[in-house]
Amino acid sequence: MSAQVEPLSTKEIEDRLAELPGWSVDGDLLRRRYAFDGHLPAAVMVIHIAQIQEELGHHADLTLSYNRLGIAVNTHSIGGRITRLDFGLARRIEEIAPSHGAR
Ligand SMILES: C[C@H](O)[C@H](O)[C@H]1CNC2=NC(N)=NC(=O)C2=N1
Repeated sequence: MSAQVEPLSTKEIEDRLAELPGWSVDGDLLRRRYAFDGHLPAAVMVIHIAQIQEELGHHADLTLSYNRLGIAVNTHSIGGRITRLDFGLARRIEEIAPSHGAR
């Protein structure tokens, strides 16, 4: 069992958001929406994110539309608060986004 992760403070969240343009906090969710040139690149990015999520053991809610992808994540194990695990996943998603033509 890993140690329980702590919710981030408002200040900690603001500092981390400043380094992640395009991401925002909506209640207790860390969110971003991406747009693509078509459906297939968006669907391929879903699979790539799924691989990262399995590697990290941390999973966002992914909403695939035609050429849009919505991402919403928090940490279920502490009752749905934003933690470093959520920002860790967000940073990994940002790293791969350009290679999928996400904007
Ligand atoms: C055992 C496994 O790592 C846990 O159930 C993970 C899986 N993915 C998860 N994803 C998210 N978003 N929050 C969690 O608390 C969480 N817990």
